[in-house]
Amino acid sequence: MIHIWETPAWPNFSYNAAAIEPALAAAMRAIGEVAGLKAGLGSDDLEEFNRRQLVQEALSSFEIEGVTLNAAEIEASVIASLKHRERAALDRRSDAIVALMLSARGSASALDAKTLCEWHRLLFHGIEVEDLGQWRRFDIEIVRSAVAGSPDVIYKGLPPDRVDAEMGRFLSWLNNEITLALPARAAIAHLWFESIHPFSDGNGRIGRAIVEHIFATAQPLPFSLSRQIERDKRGYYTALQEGRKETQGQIEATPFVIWFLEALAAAADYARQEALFVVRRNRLFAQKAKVLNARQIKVLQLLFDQGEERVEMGLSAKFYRKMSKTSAPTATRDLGAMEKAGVLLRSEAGGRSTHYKVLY
Ligand SMILES: Nc1ncnc2c1ncn2[C@@H]1O[C@H](COP(=O)(O)OP(=O)(O)OP(=O)(O)O)[C@@H](O)[C@H]1O
Repeated sequence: MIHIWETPAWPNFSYNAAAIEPALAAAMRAIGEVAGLKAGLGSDDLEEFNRRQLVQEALSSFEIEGVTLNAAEIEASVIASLKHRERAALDRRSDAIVALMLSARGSASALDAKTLCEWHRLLFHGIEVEDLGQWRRFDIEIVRSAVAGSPDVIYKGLPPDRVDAEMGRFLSWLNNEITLALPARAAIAHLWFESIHPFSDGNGRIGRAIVEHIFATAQPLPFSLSRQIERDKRGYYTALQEGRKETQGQIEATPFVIWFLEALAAAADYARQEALFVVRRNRLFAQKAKVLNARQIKVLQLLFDQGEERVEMGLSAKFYRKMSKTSAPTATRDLGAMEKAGVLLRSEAGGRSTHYKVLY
């Protein structure tokens, strides 16, 4: 198999501008809409929204690689880091991961090899990995597990003795390229970086942090792209592979760029829905706080903490009893009062299965 870096097309990544135009316009529109919605949030809502997106990005970027992080630990580290930005001590791995994310999102300066190697060190804080904090010194292959027999090698990263020079070329392009629209530049950068695969491990996660960095040079992405990638992992891997066809001395990256732009738009749509959820939830609490007792507020908070999908499922008398740790008659009274206050709507089914929809 001839790899793209063995051809004269390397590293001339290009795409068909007309073909990507609709996806580019849609992505930019969707990103703008989330940014606009964010601008209208109050400071508490904004803080919560930002925190949620950061936590989600960390969890999802690891989840793509099949690693489940402890959500509560990540959230605690995000809160601590946002409060004490200058904090140097990294007590837990989650602190190091959040430090990496904040570095990627925060620094608007040019990206260099030293920073990338520092990100690698942060990513594997407290974990043994080959060539920690430096380019890998061995060959690396990307394999797809075959259904039977030995795994298929689908791609081989650049030979180790070329990595330093090629990373230099990549970073120089990244820091000097100003003609491409930001989302298109981020797409090409991600594909290029993954094609070099400079580290022993963590190339996917650092490659996604580079995307965050590129947007942060203008405005940090107001949502988690990794969550969207996680939803379409197969599409992501296929697009990476498809976006490297050699044509007339160029690397034809259009399929990857389009996939990436569509992922951005989908991620933005999802985030917009989340921001609206936060707004609607807070409006409910603000409007009804006076007519609800402490038990009712607590149960609603527990329900809303589980996210929009869960809230849409509504609640049952049984759930209310369990969450409020109260007797059946008190629960019935509380639920009746919430119905009267226009917070809940009782469903058709009665008796033991009585179910309520939350009105917000
Ligand atoms: N065909 C491909 N060509 C180039 N890069 C690819 C291809 N398929 C997948 N990738 C990238 O390689 C990453 C996996 O590389 P690596 O293992 O170094 O990163 P990682 O973040 O540690 O992920 P993992 O934990 O899955 O190993 C994927 O997340 C993806 O970004």
